[in-house]
Amino acid sequence: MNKQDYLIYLTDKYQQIDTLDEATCSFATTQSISENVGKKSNVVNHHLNNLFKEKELIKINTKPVYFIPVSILPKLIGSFPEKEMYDSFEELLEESGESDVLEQLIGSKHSLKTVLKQGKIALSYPPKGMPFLLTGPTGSGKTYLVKQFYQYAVDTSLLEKDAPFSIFNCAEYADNPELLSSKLFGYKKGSFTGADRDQKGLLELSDGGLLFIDEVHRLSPESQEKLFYFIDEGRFKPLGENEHWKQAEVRLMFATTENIGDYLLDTFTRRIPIVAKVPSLDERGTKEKREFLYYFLKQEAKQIGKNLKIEKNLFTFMITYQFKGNVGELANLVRYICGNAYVRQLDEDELTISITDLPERLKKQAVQLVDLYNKEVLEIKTTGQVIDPGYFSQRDMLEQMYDELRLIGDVMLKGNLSFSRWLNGSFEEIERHLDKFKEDILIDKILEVKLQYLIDEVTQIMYESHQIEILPEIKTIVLTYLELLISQDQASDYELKEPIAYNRIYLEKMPYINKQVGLFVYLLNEISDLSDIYFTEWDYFVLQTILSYYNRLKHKDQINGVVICHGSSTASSIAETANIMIGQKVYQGIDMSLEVSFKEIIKKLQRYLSLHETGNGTIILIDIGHTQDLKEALQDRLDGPIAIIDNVSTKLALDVGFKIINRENIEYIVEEATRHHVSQYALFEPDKKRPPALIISCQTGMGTAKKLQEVMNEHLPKDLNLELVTTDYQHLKKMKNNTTMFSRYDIIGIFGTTDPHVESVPYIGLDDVMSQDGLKHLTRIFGQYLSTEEIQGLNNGMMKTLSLENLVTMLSILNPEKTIELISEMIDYWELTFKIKIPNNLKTALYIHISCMIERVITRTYVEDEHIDRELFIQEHSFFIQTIKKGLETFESVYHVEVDLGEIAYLHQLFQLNLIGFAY
Ligand SMILES: Nc1ncnc2c1ncn2[C@@H]1O[C@H](COP(=O)(O)OP(=O)(O)OP(=O)(O)O)[C@@H](O)[C@H]1O
Repeated sequence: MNKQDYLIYLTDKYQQIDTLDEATCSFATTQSISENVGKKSNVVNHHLNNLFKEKELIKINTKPVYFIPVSILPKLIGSFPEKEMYDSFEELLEESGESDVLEQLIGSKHSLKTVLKQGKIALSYPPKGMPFLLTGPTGSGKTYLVKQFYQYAVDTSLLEKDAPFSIFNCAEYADNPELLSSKLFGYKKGSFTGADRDQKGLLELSDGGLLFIDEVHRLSPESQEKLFYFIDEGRFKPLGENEHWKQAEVRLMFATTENIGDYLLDTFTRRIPIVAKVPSLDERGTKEKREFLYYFLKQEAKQIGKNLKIEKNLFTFMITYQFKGNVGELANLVRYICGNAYVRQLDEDELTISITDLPERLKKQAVQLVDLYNKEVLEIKTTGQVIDPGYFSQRDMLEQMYDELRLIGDVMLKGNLSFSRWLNGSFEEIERHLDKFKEDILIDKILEVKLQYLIDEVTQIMYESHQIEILPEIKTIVLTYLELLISQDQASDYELKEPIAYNRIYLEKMPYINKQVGLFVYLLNEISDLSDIYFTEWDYFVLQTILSYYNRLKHKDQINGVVICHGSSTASSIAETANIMIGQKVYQGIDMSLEVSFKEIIKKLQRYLSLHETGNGTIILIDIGHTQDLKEALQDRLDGPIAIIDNVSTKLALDVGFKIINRENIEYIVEEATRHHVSQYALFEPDKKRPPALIISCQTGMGTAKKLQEVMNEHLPKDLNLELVTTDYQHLKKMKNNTTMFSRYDIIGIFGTTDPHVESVPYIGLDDVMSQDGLKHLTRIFGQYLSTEEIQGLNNGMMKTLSLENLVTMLSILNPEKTIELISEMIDYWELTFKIKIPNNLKTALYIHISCMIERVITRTYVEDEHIDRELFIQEHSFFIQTIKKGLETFESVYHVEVDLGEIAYLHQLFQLNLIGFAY
């Protein structure tokens, strides 16, 4: 490697990250580079220092030193550096004044992403912003966020540099509404006893700035009314003032820990178009909790002026502990333990913080979780450097796994290993490492649940829209792998050359697997709110190996053989002997030891068979009886015929086994076998009945369909044997009953926002359910499944949950009432001008569609409809465009936006599809 190669190497690594700190940049030290490229550290050091002298690199002068290519800095911090060397990453970031304070917040790209986006919209909304309400539990950081929003507004010149910023906490005056009102609006001399001069209120004092009203649910109705008058008109009257109005231009932010509907006047909340939720600390996940811990510990180290060492046990405890008081409580706890450690070790140069420093009530809980063998400590330096030895163990684990996979892969690439042996070997390595990971590493429960849900959703879509079935076994192992990927916090910088070669082989041998994995990754990132999960070639390789392995297992084109015997190893030894003598795996042995119930055996058998293609048939060799039990357990689970032969012996297993690999017909095999043995057989076809299902499909998209599925699920009796399956509307409309759903399920009806017209399948519209005749319509579909009372319950439940307001809330970041009002005005206008009566189904579709559109327009994410010919559309539908635009006028002026032509074309489609003979 020459000097330039090192520069390329580093630049490449920095391309893959988006934050600058010790943990993320651990690849950029001499030591790490030397280990990764396999060159001696003095050689690496020599080249790096030359690059530094030539001003190609800058240094972060901590121990160890970190190197950063100058050319990458504009991408990372928005500008070129002013110096060649910095004492810490913090110093570099401070100097760069990184463009946006909000982006530097912990969780800005994850848990706070939506809140920040909403806050920015609220602040920058012309001409003077929109009122903004934050909800969230105590200590979650609402006040802290508002302070950052203020800073953001100043930094981006939305507010003047010295614009006033005030915080007003209503709870402090909750017992004295008069006083509260006077603080907020001011008072006039003589307006009450003791008012001996005019006094300005906070509104006036905040003119040109930002006023944050905390615990707003404690505001009296009178003050709420005065405030909303101020929001509407920009003016107010101080207490005791009857004549003159005062004016002020103030951006308002509110916060509450309560459910707003319970406390605030409707008229007041309607004036707050944007409501955002700040997540609790638990909802923010382990990764962010860890970042908070680092952050607060660094602050303490700096303040105390001593390096900190913190026991790993204590650190782990704090990550797993549920802080009811959220970030605030976590911050206090860190301060507390550091304070304790400080007092204990006044004379020491550095502080060691241990479980003894916890408050009593936590100490007891913590010691129960302590791993006595873990003596690791984490170090936090006053410079801000963090040394967390265990932190990269997940990454090490991944890299060890890659090492093993590379060893097997090398043999295969040299031509010394067949494809299938390579595949099996690789799979076993992956499985072994993931098992180890599960044992060793603390699993983040919340993340696990989220991921599980996500994988279920993705695999369901894969099944429903693409007929790809992902086995439960695959889901479990993929879940663990994703946990490992996400918890390592940073993409591995492991060499990618080999997996590229391996993936090419997959593409050649099993192209459909490559496609499936591509789709899986795509959907995962589409649906996930975990921010993008970055997949390297290694990850693709691992996922393809997992899928291919199970796929081959499942599609072995032969009859399945199973041996079941009493005794702790009789069955497995017969199976093994037969397999060896036959020369391939024909049988799976299932031992029936005395301690295990037959139920367990059945479960084992079912699990085994679920992994295999059973369409070709299954032969079960058993020692005695159980024919009826087996029949019952398997009958509705398997796809092909099932034969059960009793009196199993090795000889019988061999006779049958050879016939199996000869691909002989199952009936013939069992007849022949019993003729030559003292065995009897039972042969039966499965009577697999298709389960009944209701399709949910919406023209407005899969998102709405999923929501409707949730709502309906909630109100159906829990023991009802009916699946609710969602599918893409366009696909259904085109393919009708040729979709796999119709072969897998007995479809009893379709529920949605628009009828896809599938012959002989009843359709029920969302608007039907919402109409007066809802009960009648539901009976049409559910009549033979539910009792009259149950249908009534379903109808009432859905009406309640699916009020238009809720529907719109599901779809909109804005105040639902306001949105509904706006849309209703638009619809009235269009009905009048087009001289039509818009039917209910189109109305519902319009409400849903337009609230989505408002969101798109406000957040400036336009639909790009390439299918329309803009010129032609303008020519042919000028009246339509004009009328729609006119209807949208109020909306456009309230929000200072312009709805573009793509959206109008979209609306046009909606009108045309739903109104027969619509002429415009
Ligand atoms: N993102 C953050 N980064 C650093 N410190 C934070 C962050 N969020 C919150 N804090 C700290 O946590 C503590 C509690 O935050 P804050 O007072 O903003 O919470 P809150 O939601 O307003 O609580 P409450 O509802 O009880 O008023 C404060 O000390 C704050 O500095």
